[in-house]
Amino acid sequence: MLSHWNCPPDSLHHLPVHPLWQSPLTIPGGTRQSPINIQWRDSVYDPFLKPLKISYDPATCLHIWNNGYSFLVEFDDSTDRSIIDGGPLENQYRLKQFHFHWGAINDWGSEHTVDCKFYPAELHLVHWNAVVYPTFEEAVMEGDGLAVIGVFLKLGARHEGLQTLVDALPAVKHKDTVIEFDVFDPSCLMPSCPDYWTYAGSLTTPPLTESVTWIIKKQPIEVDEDQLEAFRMLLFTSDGEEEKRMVDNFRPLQPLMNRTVRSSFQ
Ligand SMILES: NS(=O)(=O)c1ccc(NC(=S)OCCc2ccsc2)cc1
Ligand SMILES: [Zn+2]
Repeated sequence: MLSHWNCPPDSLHHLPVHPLWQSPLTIPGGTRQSPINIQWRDSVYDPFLKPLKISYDPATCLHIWNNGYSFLVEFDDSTDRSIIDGGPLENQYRLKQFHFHWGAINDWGSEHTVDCKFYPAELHLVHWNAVVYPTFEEAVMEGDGLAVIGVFLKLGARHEGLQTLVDALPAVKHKDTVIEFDVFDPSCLMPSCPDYWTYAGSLTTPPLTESVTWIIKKQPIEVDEDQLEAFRMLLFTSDGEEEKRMVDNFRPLQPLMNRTVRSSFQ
């Protein structure tokens, strides 16, 4: 009997379950929850999928915020200056924020898995459909409201573009701290290979709404051990509270149910 949705138990390394997920935080009647395991051989090549177009204006970057789940880099989404288009999307979507999920050790940390393999961390760039919906809050509630690009992080060479972000993390060590961060181009965090998988899913933290078109890049980016350790020195807790290290902030795998994962590559 396979557990955790088609990944054999030994591949799950007896994963920790962060308190955030200890209660079975499932959506009653959920049919398109995230994250999922991407079984490469079961993904279906779709020749009609377009290349993903990314156009970010570094000046739309606003600040870095520790929200007690992760650290978010937030952007000015009042105009179409930072957008994505093409790929599986019918409209262009505006960049609102990006954040990461990571583990206490390098054996796990990503939310999605590929053939049941975890990466040490995963980047999510969150965009919303401002063509159809007036606000992000409304888009969060709609099936085509959001588009999130997922990029896996693997242990390797130091990532120079990420380092400017890592250098700012000590200033947002505690929950609800924020610092100004006024120029950053998230395009530097994209892998060079254009290949991606895409499927219909959900947010992986509350409100868990089934409003996300996931675009998961096939090629990971490389970061070094010091950069991963910098993520792990952040805290879930506010200044003055008993310190809890911000690690293992990933949701358990969810059932694929009646979904197909499409690939942009053969
Ligand atoms: N990990 S994830 O990419 O699926 C992801 C992305 C965004 C969010 N939630 C956001 S940005 O919420 C902003 C606050 C809000 C507003 C209306 S409902 C929540 C949760 C999870
Ligand atoms: Zn996320």
